[in-house]
Amino acid sequence: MIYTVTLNPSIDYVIKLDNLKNGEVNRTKEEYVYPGGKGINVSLILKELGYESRALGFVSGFTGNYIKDVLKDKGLNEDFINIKNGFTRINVKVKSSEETEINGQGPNISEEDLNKLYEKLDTLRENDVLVLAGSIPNTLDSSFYENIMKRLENKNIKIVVDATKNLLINVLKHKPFLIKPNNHELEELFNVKLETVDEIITYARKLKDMGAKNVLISRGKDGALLITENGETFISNVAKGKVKNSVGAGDSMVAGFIAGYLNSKDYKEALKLGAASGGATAFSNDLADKEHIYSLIDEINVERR
Ligand SMILES: Nc1ncnc2c1ncn2[C@@H]1O[C@H](COP(=O)(O)OP(=O)(O)O)[C@@H](O)[C@H]1O
Ligand SMILES: O=P(O)(O)OC[C@H]1O[C@](O)(COP(=O)(O)O)[C@@H](O)[C@@H]1O
Repeated sequence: MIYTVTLNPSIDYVIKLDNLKNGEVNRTKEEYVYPGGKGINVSLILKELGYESRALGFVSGFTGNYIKDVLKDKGLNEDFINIKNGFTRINVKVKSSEETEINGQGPNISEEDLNKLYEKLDTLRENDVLVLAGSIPNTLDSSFYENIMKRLENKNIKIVVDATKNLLINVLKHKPFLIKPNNHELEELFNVKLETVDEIITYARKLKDMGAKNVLISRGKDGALLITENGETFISNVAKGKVKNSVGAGDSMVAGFIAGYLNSKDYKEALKLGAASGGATAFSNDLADKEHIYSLIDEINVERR
């Protein structure tokens, strides 16, 4: 079974306007509301690609109820824990001449509620896949994902981590199956500016040396590159299309990669389906659907470097 964990889900409020002016009243031309958060997005795309998963995490308040209702309508297998305080955050995604995002903090999670999550995670078995994705509330320590990995050590579970800064660095020694920082997050991890593909490869390899089995670096419209557990480097181009909303492109890539790997056990194929899934979501208002993803697959070329 595949499990995704979204500690901090969101409602993504996507608004489109011609020209955002700071300090003035702006009016939208289009607006959309979607359930969001990295693990949830991964589960939704996995479903499109034919893989059932169980979405775990925490929700609260009226926004949390909305997320659960939509996921139920979409037929997603969800097992979110309801927390009493606060409300699940609303993340604002402004699509104007540039894409600007304002992500909320999310409610605090009590020790008692965290224990409920650990109980669910303790039921995972050999060969399960676990996706730990997205930010965690400020009150939790940056060892949070690391502690989950420690708890599940020796169970032979493939663990995918999509996180930033120390939350990501701390898990590396526990050898996650896959990590997927984007190129900006890679720069932030090492406090460097990376201009060329070779420079990006050098730093991606450092993450592998620090323990990650497979390192996937997404680069938005510039494609992606993958360092595999066997030490191979693959580079992918992108599909062509008009960007409508690239929120969730990274999560779609993670889901596409997992599905592609489970289909074929071939990292090249995994990267290909990941790139098609990321592109199809960037070219959609919401997350991509299966037809769109597969319609882009022949445009993706993956080359060995
Ligand atoms: N404008 C785009 N055109 C085509 N493909 C894209 C575009 N934006 C994203 N993608 C695909 O989705 C992947 C993930 O996107 P990216 O923006 O890097 O992730 P994140 O949302 O994590 O920052 C990219 O590596 C690429 O394959
Ligand atoms: O947990 P974080 O890091 O604040 O990210 C949450 C946001 O990221 C998303 O999951 C999208 O992520 P990507 O664009 O990286 O795929 C949104 O749905 C959500 O608003």
